[in-house]
Amino acid sequence: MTAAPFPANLAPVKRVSLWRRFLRRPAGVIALVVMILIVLVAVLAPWLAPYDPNLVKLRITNVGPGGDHILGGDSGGRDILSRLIYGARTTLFGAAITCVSAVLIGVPAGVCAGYFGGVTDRVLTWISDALQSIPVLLMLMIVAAGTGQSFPVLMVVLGLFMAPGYYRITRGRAQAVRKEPYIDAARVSGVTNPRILRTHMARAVYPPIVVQSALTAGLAIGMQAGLQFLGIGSAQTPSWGQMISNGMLVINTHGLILLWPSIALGLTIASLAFIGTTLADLISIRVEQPTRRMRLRARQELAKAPASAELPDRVASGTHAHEVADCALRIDNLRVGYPSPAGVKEVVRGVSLDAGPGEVLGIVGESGSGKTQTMFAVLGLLPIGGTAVSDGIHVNGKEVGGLPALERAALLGRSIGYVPQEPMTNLDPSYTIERQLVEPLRQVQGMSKAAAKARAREVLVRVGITDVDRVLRSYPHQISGGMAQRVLIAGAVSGRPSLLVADEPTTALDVTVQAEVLELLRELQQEYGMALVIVTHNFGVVADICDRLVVMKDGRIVETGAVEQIFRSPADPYTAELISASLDDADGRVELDKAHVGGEDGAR
Ligand SMILES: Nc1ncnc2c1ncn2[C@@H]1O[C@H](COP(=O)(O)OP(=O)(O)OP(=O)(O)O)[C@@H](O)[C@H]1O
Repeated sequence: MTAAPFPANLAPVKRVSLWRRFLRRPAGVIALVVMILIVLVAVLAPWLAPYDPNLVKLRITNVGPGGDHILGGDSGGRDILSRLIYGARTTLFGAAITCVSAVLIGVPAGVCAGYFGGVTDRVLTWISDALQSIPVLLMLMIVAAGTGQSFPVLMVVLGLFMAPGYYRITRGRAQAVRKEPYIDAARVSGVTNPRILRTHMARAVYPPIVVQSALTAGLAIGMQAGLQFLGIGSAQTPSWGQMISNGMLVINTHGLILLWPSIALGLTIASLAFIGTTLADLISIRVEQPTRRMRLRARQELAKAPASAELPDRVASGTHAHEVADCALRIDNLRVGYPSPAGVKEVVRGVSLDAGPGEVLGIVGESGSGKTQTMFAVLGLLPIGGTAVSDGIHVNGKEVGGLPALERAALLGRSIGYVPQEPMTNLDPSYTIERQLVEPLRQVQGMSKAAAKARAREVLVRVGITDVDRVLRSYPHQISGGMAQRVLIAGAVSGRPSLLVADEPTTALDVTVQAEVLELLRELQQEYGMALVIVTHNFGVVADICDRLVVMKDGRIVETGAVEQIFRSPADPYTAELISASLDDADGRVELDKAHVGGEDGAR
């Protein structure tokens, strides 16, 4: 098959940088501006402070704001504003020491534990848990007594106690990334462990570290203020905690002395918390979620009337073979788009098709041609942000495109059955097969437990499962991929739908099982008299079971017709290209089918 050309109307999705997304969050931006101001104040303290912070003038003792001393004087006769400004230095310096120490201790430990696992993980996790169980404040007071109240040493020790926070998140990330195929690929290609740790792992853990640092800095500042409040630290170094402690002594007579450092402390901690939570929010949502306004605009954009000859892209593609009343499924001029900051990305562009009762319609096209999106629009299962507009979607002659979401969802399992592409990922690993077949029958069909169980058994036998009791008791990981697909087919037909949609139902299966599953689908379709719409990129599948065919490219239909006719004389060069690309595969599969005599384990 030729490589998929990038559709003309599908502009590459712009990756909006974290910084730009951050700037769209007002709370985060305000917090950042406040934080930048505080940092500037700390850096420029010698130039900004009107007085030496330790200069004592007895005449300004407990004096209120005004005159030369904008915020007045404290109970020691020192200028409050100057001490507040220098206090910012102490505070931020302390927070920086704590964060750097915590990162240097927690991150390498977390990455090694997550990546190497085993004994390394057990020992490091034990140390991390032990650190968390020690009362930090008490420990810091002991360290203060032993080190002559050295402020930097205290902040490094505080960093040690903050390290488990970094350890936990980096360990979790490293454990997840270790399982990624690209890490195996790096190992196989001879990349050494230290290099994997420095490159792949470091990159994976960096975003949560940024978030954690903002939150840790806030915690460190609070803890630091607590220590200073208790009188730990040099009296000559102005600090907010110390100022709060002094203010507490005169709270009843000169409350303002307590107010200023409390505001500074509260503002700094709150700003860091807002920055941290905004970053956490942005990092956890990797794909930009479209806003309501973007979705509305997308809807309007998609609904713009087609019709102009100068805009051939806007004319509906595809044709109908039946009248609305005679269709199991009929789609008229369907458009699907995804809003993005760069505009609407239109992935289905005016598709019209239909399938009669008892007919097997194949939708074929290369990857990204819009086959799945077309059927997701019919099923009402478009991913978040996906917007569909059409001139009508009819199921059994009834318009369903405009139905409210709940009524639309109620069609699934009743009028419409759906067989997905990946059997294993569509079964919940936490529940037995019995539960996953019986529950929908009880909910959707309103069956009693006994009736639902009986129906589940019946359909499992029908889809070729011989050892029904074992399969019902099994969890998904205990059965093969082919059996899992049979189970999903059983679930899809158990409600006797009139339309069965199968999206690449054989792609994830072993080639020897593919033919059996296709045969089963054909049999079920005939037995239940269902219309079957089968989405595939494989002309071999089409040749095996389809009656009619729709060929899609770049979100549009390029050709529709009976399978034999299209195989004999494809009207579009793209179809001809797809057929010739599929022929080798089809030949290979036919040979395999002939050679394949037995079924898979437990299946017919
Ligand atoms: N959630 C989404 N947001 C934005 N674009 C999407 C989303 N889901 C799918 N698309 C885009 O829609 C286009 C059509 O995708 P679709 O899954 O329908 O292709 P397909 O023909 O079924 O291919 P495949 O056989 O690979 O699944 C692709 O360009 C895809 O990138």
